[in-house]
Amino acid sequence: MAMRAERFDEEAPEIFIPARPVPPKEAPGIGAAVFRPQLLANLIASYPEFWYSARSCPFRVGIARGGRGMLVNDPDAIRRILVSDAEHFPKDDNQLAILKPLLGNGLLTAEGATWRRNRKLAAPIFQHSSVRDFAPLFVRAAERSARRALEQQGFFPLDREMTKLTLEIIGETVLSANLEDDIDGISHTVTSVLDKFPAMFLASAFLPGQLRNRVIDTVVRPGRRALDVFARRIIDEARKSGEETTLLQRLMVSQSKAGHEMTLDQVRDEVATFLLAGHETTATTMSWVWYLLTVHPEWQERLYEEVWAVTEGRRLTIDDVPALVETRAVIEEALRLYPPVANLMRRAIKTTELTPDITIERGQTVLISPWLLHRHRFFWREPDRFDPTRFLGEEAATRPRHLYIPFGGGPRICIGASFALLEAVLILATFMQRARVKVINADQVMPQARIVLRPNVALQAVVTPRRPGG
Ligand code: HEM
Repeated sequence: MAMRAERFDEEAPEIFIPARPVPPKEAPGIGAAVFRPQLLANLIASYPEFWYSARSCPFRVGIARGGRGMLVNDPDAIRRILVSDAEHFPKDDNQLAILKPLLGNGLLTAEGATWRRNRKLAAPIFQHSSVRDFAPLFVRAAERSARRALEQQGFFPLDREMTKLTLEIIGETVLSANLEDDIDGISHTVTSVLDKFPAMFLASAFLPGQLRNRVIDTVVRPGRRALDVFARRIIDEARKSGEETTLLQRLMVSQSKAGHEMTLDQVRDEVATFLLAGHETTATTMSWVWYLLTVHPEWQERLYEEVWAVTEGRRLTIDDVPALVETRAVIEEALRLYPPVANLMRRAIKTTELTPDITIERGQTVLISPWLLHRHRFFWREPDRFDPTRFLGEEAATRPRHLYIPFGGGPRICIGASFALLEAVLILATFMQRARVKVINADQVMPQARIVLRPNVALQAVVTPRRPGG
């Protein structure tokens, strides 16, 4: 298959390099952001070549609020920012200004005492031992999804099927809701909000605080209203059921037991947060997995053999997961090459020397980009190549912890990381047991960063059944 991305590796043209934008030689200046706003439509495409080998680099972030930023691209410095000195690096106002109008004070965007209380309440449901209990539900949902995919005649939008699947799962496990009838509405809302990201980014970089908030609010309002409707319906369903099994029910009940009964608005914010953060990222991860397994079909065969050797065709269970090492490695490699959260932003509230070479001044915006870090020229061998074996054995064991951060790190690390990894492993293994997957428009795919790093086109795929043993 002729791939657009192949051109990028001029020294070894026989090696296939999965899609990535060709980086510009220089960072686009402020003028470029104003006069060529299309650059903002895909932030990662504006990152200059030398950022892929830099450990840090100052840059301008618009003109509002000082406009001074620092890219930090070094695992030790990142550990300080996210983990040991996290209290000096809260989330960046500009990023919050984009997310808050949609998610309010949910776990992703809350700060201070509200965040601490809600994180503590939600943590038990997402710890590794609790997430194991969801495995049978993940498997059954994945089996239904594989069945739907196999029933399709010809090609069909596989990314839409992944959205449906991950929404079904988040509905059943976390929100006590059957979201089957809302898939199109939620999907449309998410896409329309993500498409407005360039406008929101421009406003956040160039407008003073109040005006910025007003503009972003206007841009996001239709999405927020749509999300409100879904959230209120979900809350009504959870209240009616009267059980205490899902996150939403536990949040409502434990809050009221602790004497802090949540207002409807607070519950709505948590529902909106888990609805969005809990499905879009995993659905996107699976889309990248299908893209990578299309351009590397040899890995599909390896995974089939692994799953078959472990299960011999029977239904997957949680006890199979430790043996699915290559399946997990493929997911980890997809999250390295295409981290759905490609940029993390923080703000320094104190001048801090992170390493002898990297000092962040008070007031500076800090950009940590998993996209850049995961492709760093000095820290990874053949950084742009798809090679899941880098997540196996010695190579994985000796890697600095904060060189690979698809889920962030420190106190604000993704609460759903174990959930998402288990979900993705069981979805992939279930599909591999039954089917071959081929994305037929893989040669048109490019990563596009709009809050979430998605393929720029809908993935059209053909899914064909496997016969037992082949
Ligand atoms: C592959 C899938 C996923 C990826 C790559 C991902 C990535 C991330 C990242 C990078 C952060 C940290 C953001 C920051 O520090 O600024 C985060 C936070 C968060 N994620 Fe995920 N996530 C995924 C799946 C999930 C799932 C399945 C859920 C829920 C079921 C979830 C819920 C959240 C929440 C609530 C936060 C905020 C946590 C806090 O600040 O305390 N995520 N996620």
